[in-house]
Amino acid sequence: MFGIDIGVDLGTANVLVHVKGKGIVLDEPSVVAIDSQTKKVVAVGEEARRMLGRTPGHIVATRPMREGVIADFDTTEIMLRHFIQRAIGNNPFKRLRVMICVPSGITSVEEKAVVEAATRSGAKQVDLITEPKAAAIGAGLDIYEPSGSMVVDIGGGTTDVAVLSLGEIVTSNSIRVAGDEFDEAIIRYIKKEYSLLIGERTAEDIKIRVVSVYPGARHEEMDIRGRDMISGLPKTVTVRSEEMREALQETVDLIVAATKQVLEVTPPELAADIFDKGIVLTGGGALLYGLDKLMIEELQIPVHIASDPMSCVVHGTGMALDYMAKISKNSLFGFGRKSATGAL
Ligand SMILES: Nc1ncnc2c1ncn2[C@@H]1O[C@H](COP(=O)(O)OP(=O)(O)OP(=O)(O)O)[C@@H](O)[C@H]1O
Repeated sequence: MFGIDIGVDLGTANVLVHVKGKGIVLDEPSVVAIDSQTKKVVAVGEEARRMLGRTPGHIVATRPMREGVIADFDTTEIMLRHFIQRAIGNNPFKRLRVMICVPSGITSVEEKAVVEAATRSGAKQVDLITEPKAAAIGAGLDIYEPSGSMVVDIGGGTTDVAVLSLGEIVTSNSIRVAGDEFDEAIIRYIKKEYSLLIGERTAEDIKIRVVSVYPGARHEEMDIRGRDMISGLPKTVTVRSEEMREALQETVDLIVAATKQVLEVTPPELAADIFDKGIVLTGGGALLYGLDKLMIEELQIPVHIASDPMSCVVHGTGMALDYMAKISKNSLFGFGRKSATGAL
């Protein structure tokens, strides 16, 4: 009653905030627009995303986190503070506890910056949780039992693969190949095949509406506009599902290979559990059409897409906070807290 508990998924593509008792109250792209002359923030989130690639010279719309790391430290801090404050509103008398899931590649200096940003937003206690653990909890896997659970979280910047048992990560792998890299692969393909330059947003549209990574699974087509590299003028071409599979093949193969690598070093008992339960896909990249089917075929293991895969991490942070409230700080079932301002 006297506190607010919030979970934050600080993702490279999207930031989601879960407030205890209310659910997800904020879901916005990780984009900030700044006026380079006045250094003032012009827009944050969806409003800033609409400005990407369309700003006048002095306004710069950027994604401060890329490839699973914080590329622009100060802007990430501004963004995090803005979102936390928007999510909790004006509640100066309530004790704020925050659990933040950070991109897997961030350094300890960056972790400290994230904790500081949350503290400056009024948090009295800040805990960090690793991405695969939050994703697994949020996907409904009981990671605390003595049995292997496997999650593949495909976000914007990174794919995190992990096998968990008794609340801890047993084997894992993280690669900087995920949704952004799919978009890049589409841009490269369209450039090579059609001599057409397209932007990131068009590439993402193609990925969501046309792409299939499993042969023969989808038959969509889409007219796309861009700039002809030869004439320099606007041009329209039509792209189809089957050719887009070709465009993404190499990138998808890297994700399958990273998953295989983790399975290969997983202890046999846990591997047997995973064979029974299947692998769970989370993150926006889990929605890539046909990916589950492709992984089943390549790995010969059942693969399930979590329900609402883009919200698993933020739900996991909220649930981790609930668990933490229930257990003592020295419990066996710790959350792998990476750092905190509160007493550990
Ligand atoms: N239907 C879809 N098909 C394919 N990709 C999708 C779909 N919907 C969303 N995505 C992609 O999912 C990615 C974002 O996923 P998510 O929000 O889980 O990432 P994130 O948590 O911000 O990133 P990270 O985990 O790397 O920090 C984007 O690249 C987006 O284009």
